[in-house]
Amino acid sequence: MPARVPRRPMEDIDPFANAIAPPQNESPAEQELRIQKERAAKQVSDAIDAELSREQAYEKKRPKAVKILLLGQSESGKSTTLKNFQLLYEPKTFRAERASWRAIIQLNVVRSIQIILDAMARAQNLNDRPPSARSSISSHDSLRLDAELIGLNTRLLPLLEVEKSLMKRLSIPGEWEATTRPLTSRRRQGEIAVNSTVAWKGAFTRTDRESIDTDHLVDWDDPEDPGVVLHACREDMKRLWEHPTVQAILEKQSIRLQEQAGFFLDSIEEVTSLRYVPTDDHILKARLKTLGVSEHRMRLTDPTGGMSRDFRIFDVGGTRSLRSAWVSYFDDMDAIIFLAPISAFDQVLTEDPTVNRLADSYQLWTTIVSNKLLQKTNLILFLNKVDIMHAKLASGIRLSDFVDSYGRRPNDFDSASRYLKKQFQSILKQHSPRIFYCHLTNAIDTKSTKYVLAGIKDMLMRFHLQESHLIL
Ligand SMILES: Nc1nc2c(ncn2[C@@H]2O[C@H](COP(=O)(O)OP(=O)(O)OP(=O)(O)O)[C@@H](O)[C@H]2O)c(=O)[nH]1
Ligand SMILES: [Mg+2]
Repeated sequence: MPARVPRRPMEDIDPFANAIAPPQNESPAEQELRIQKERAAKQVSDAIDAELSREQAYEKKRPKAVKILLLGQSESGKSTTLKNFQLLYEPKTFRAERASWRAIIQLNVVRSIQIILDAMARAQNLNDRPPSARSSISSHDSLRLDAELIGLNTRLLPLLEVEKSLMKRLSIPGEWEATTRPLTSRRRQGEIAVNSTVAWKGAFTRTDRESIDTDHLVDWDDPEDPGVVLHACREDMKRLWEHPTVQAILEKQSIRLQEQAGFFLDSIEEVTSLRYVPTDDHILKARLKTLGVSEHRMRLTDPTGGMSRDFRIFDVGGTRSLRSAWVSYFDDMDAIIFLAPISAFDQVLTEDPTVNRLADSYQLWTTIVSNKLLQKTNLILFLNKVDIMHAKLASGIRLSDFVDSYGRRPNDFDSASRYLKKQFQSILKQHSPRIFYCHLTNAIDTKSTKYVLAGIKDMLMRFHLQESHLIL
């Protein structure tokens, strides 16, 4: 007779069976209770399954998302326009990200101070040259730094550490080495930039609180909070920025800090106050250059019947080296919002100082309107930064000095903006029969931008519904 192989208990074979097996020595009453509970749990599970299949069927029937691509040269205002969309249609998410924007604003402040210190270093280097060498240099920059300025420079050195630690925390790549050599340090002048794949917004967002009450967004007990050092340096930063010699040095070196992206030195008290949390306006003014492409999804409501529609908005980097990536997004877009910063008529591209920024916008617009892949895509032009344009023309900077064809027309905003609008319109006309949709915009002004974006949303929903034959 063959030896009996002893049966292994179930739990030895399948540990999961052990976990769900009924308890040994269960009484009939306990058994009844267990069966009731299992029945109730199955009902819940079946209801969830049914809901999931209903949602899947609904998703299949849902109209396709409306896709918008934001295009334009670097610093034209693409990411700022995206922020406006988020503020309007996803305000909770937008506001929950305040802590991360606070860090970007702190970096923007440090960068402005750095630009000043570098300008001072240049002025100092020129002064240190022997008189024979100095005479060969134009009258440029021969301004003396007094003891106060040299002292300020030394006292502001801790800001370099602040910058390093912020960049590390936000996972922003860089070779920012702190130096202890005041005024002579050669530092990288690059802008802070972030690749859209880096989850930088998570770096400062608190996950331990459900409330999005502004006061809870920042970890005030964080011993490494850069706000503490910035607060300690605030008087020195203010004194540096307001110092007449600094103003003269900046003017001599043609550095117009006020017009640069991410300028906060005129609100230094506010942004360096302890427990500072950025306002919506400050978030819109914050500058973080985009690398790569980021996609943002939001659900918007249709004006005709409260029906909602998904929108997918794509934000790209506008620097020349990044533009080759745009074309892979041309397929299948419902609209392109093209941003041309008209105030940049007297500026050149950072990446190629031989190219005027307005000329670059004309050229880019020409490429877009004549692209075969985009023949069916609606094009909406934003002539952006009208606030800076107003201020520039009012300060006496003449459009005709940079745009020959402007001739002897008046140097006021109405005339200049009408002229530039016509130029863009005629480029479109030459290449395409499409309707010219154009808005004069100030993307850091939430109120006016809100109306422009709401109009665009309504228009695109209408087009989309017509295409789906849902309205006539
Ligand atoms: N004054 C003023 N500033 C603006 C306006 N639009 C954008 N800015 C500022 O200009 C800077 C650059 O704007 P971004 O939106 O980052 O530019 P971008 O087109 O995304 O640039 P890249 O990411 O480099 O391609 C930011 O600091 C904005 O706050 C505007 O209409 N007026
Ligand atoms: Mg951007």
